[in-house]
Amino acid sequence: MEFDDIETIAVLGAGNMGHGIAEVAALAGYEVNLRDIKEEFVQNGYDQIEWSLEKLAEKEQITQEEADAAIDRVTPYVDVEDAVGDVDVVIEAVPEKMDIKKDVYGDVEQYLPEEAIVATNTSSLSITELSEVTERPEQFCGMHFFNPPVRMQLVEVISGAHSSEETLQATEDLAEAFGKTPVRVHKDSPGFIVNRILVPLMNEACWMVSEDAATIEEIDSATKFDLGLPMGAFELGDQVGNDVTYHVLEYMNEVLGEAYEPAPFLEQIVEEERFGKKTGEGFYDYENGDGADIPTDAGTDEIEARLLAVMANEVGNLVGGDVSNPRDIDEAVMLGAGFPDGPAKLADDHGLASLESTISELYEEQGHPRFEVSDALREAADEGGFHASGDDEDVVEFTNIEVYKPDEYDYVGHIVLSREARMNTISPDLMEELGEAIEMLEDDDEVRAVLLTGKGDRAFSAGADVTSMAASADPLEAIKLSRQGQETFGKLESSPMPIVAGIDGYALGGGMELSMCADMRIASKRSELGQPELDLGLLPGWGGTQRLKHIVGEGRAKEIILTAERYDAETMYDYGFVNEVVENDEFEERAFELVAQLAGGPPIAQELTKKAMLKGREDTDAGLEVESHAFGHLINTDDLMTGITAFMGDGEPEFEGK
Ligand SMILES: C/C=C/C(=O)SCCNC(=O)CCNC(=O)[C@H](O)C(C)(C)COP(=O)(O)OP(=O)(O)OC[C@H]1O[C@@H](n2cnc3c(N)ncnc32)[C@H](O)[C@@H]1OP(=O)(O)O
Repeated sequence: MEFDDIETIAVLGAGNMGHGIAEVAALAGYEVNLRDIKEEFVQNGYDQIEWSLEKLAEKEQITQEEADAAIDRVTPYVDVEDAVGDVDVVIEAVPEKMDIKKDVYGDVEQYLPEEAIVATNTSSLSITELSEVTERPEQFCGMHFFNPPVRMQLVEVISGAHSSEETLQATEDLAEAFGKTPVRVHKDSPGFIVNRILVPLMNEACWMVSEDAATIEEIDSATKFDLGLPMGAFELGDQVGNDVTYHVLEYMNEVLGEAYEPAPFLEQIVEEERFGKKTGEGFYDYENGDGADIPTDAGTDEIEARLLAVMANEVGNLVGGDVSNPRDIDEAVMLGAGFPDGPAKLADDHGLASLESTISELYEEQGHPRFEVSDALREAADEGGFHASGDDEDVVEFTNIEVYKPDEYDYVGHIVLSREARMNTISPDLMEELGEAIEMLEDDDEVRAVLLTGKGDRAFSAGADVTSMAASADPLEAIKLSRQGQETFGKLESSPMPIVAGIDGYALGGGMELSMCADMRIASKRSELGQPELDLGLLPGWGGTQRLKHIVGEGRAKEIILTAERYDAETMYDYGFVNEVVENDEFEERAFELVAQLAGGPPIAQELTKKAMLKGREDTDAGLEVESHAFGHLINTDDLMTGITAFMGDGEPEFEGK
């Protein structure tokens, strides 16, 4: 089955994951047969889809017409033959029990067209074993969505021992058509990528408590505020369900060995049926206590290093076991678990050699197999980090942004802020990469104008990543961060090339400040802009207090900053902040059209125009001085001749920047 031939999809199981996947597929334009074993189950799934689509329409993330069209594409079924008799792909999302899944495949295959792909949404079972009960193991693979599928960006596409490349490619293409980011898991291994990082992390947290090496509060404080992860390790455990973590660990222990032995403290919690939020009590008490009330400053360097070392070793195990590579691991964990940076990057930043020493010392002290240093960790530490060697020397690798030179447009560069799961928020690493990308594009003779957008259609950028800010309350660090933003964004402002900010979705706080440094701003109708910093007890610290007034005037700038309100795109157009507002579905085309138009302009005149205007902001005489010198300079350029010749001949000038 090739991707282009896929039209109809059967989703088996109308529970949480099943109806979520069905909704995603229907939104992407596929006909969806939603099947469950009882009328009431399938009806409930259908009702949930309807409810969720209404919510998306209410929040204006989709139009009412799109919601209506999507629900019309979903047909509920109980009868297996009717559900799968004429489909191209089956996505199975029935309960996580080997026997149930095997029975389902038996039922389905007697009616399923020969060329159809079967993808399982299992989060823990062996893809190879599941594939072997079907008669089409090469047309079988894993397609692991995260909960809730409508919101979560990641799909792990897992190769079983028999999966064909054609099947894997079609499944990845399908995930992309769903608007998701597929990450290939090259080998069927328990936990795939994301759970293989998270579950040992939670287990290690429990080991530390078992050994009296640290308390729950200290460990969660280190996880959340020192490492900057979205939740403390125990908080995460309670969220996931401690019984679930325990079962996954048992399975890892069985397949991968003693390194995955569940910690005694975890065992005890599960025995006491303290499964987490769902039972009202886990590591924290949600019914009679305050829940996960995590102190900001109780972490220690030792805890941080030990947790990072265990994660780094797990990255090494995944790389060494040919399951994945550091770049894909980082992307998967950022998208699937909301980490601000992936585990390989976090470990590199901390210093991989020192983490190798940490884990080696733990092995010497305790001799437990989970501290056995993986070969891949050792090698990466010798080379200076997981990301130090680089897969391809000619390609500049960015983790937080993407940089393109689209073939369809001449002289256009495109920078995409790509932390989609976090609303493209700006972390210090993203900032650094952005600075590098601007310099790289400025040095590139094939780029004369740049479009800056955010990945996806929810946000240009929701501002500074407040989780990475919360990790440090040091005033000197904050001053440094503010200066870093002012300077990096200033690079855009003073870039010789025209820069367009393409805003589709939220442009808030630092995101709006970033767009301020572009020369023009184009926004989709659904966009919302604002400076909410004062609501957080902060102020716009990346240039907003100074730059905004030059675009909208001081009165409006004060209104925007002091009220901390969110404004729709039309209002921001009226205020003069946004140059053009376009229909949502025309946004991308129009943004590229605009930047391509600017890229066709005379480079030297553009550079000098920007320079004169910037110089004249505070000192009109100085600006006028630059203007007159620039005028003198331009008189001698080939571009002037090109422009005048084209004007006389009624043609389009082709400027060369000479
Ligand atoms: C010097 C510069 C300073 C600053 O820039 S300060 C920051 C200024 N920005 C803000 O205050 C915006 C904060 N964000 C929001 O108000 C909301 O978000 C939105 C209105 C943008 C979207 O709301 P909704 O559609 O309900 O989505 P969601 O569940 O809130 O966000 C999706 C995920 O994105 C994370 N996220 C959003 N904004 C930030 C942020 N600024 N820093 C860190 N994470 C952020 C969330 O937590 C969540 O993540 P999970 O799915 O893991 O829960």
